Amino acid sequence: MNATTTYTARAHTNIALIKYWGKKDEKLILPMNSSLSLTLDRFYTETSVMFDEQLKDDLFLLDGSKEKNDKISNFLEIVRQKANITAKAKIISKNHVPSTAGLASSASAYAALALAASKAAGLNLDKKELSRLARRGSGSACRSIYGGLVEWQEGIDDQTSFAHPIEMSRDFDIAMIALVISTDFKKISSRAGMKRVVETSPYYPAWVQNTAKDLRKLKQAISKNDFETFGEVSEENAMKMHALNMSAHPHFNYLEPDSIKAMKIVEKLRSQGVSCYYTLDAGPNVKVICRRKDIQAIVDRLSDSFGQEKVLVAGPGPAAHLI
Ligand SMILES: O=C(O)C[C@@](O)(CF)CCOP(=O)(O)OP(=O)(O)O
Repeated sequence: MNATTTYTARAHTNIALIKYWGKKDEKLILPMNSSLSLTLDRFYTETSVMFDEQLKDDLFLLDGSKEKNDKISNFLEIVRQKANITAKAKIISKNHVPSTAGLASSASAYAALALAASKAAGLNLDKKELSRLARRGSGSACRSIYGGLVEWQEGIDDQTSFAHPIEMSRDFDIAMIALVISTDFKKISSRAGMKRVVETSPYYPAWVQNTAKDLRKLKQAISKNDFETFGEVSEENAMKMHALNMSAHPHFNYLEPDSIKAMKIVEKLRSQGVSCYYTLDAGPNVKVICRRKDIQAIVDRLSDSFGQEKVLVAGPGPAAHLI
C-alpha cells in the first residue's frame, strides 16, 4: 500500500443512449442487458483518497460536508480485500455535476473513486479491471472509465461484465445539451426504480430482448455515421425505459410537465429540419442529442422557454485519469 499517499482522480459522467435498467445480480451489479453511453466533457467528479493506518473509520467528505455512507465503505472493503490491506481511508470528493436526478453523477463518482482508491491502495489495475471495480460501486460507473462512446457488455458473471470503448469515425459528430429541469434529489433512486420494474413490469422480458436489438442498430448507425438512426434508436430506447416505469407496480414516473414541454420542443425542431433527439434517465431532466452545427439553434430555443442558465452544452469527454 502506498501508505498515506493521496491519489486524486477525475472521471466524467456519462449519459446512456441504450439504457441499463435492471440487474440480474444485485450484489455483483450484473445488468440484465448491455448498454451504451457517451462520456461527457462538461460534468465530472474529482476524488482524492488516502489510506491511513491511524484512521479509526473511513472518512468521506462530499462537496465539503461529511457524509456517512455505507455504500462507500462497502466499496472500499472490495478495494482493501483486493490490495490485502486493512487501513481505513480518507476520501474527499467534489462533484462538478449538478447533483440532480438524471445527470448520472454516481457514474462519475464511482469511476473516480475506483481509480483513486485502487492507486492509493497500491493496486495498478488496467482499464478492464478498473471498469469491473467501478461497476461494483454503481453499474453505470463502469462506463466512465472510458471516454467517448462506451459499451458495457452485460457478460455472464463478475469477470465478464465490464465496459469497452466504441470506435467512432473522426467525422462522427455528436453533442449533448442537458436541460436541468429539476434540481430536486431523485424521488426514486435508479437502484430502487430498476429493481421495481424487474420485479413488477409485465413488459420487462420484452425490454431485455428489444434492447439487444436496439444496441445492434445503434452500433451499426455509429459505424455508418448515420446520425438520424443513431438519434431515433436512442430516443425510442429511452421511451421504452420510461414505459417500464409506468407499467410497474406501484407505477412511477420521472417525467415532469416541463420534461414533456422540452420533448415537444425537440420534436418541433426536428420537424423543422434540425436533427435532434432526446433521452432521459432516472429524473425529469431532458438531454438533447445533436450535432455541433445545430447546438446554437437548440440552445436558443430551449433558453427562450426555460432560461439560459438551465441549458448546459456538452461534448464527448475523456477517460478517467489521475490528476
Ligand atoms: O445510465 C444508464 O444506463 C441508465 C440510468 O442512468 C437511468 F436511466 C441508470 C443508472 O443506474 P445506476 O445509477 O448506475 O444504478 P446502480 O447500478 O444501482 O448504481
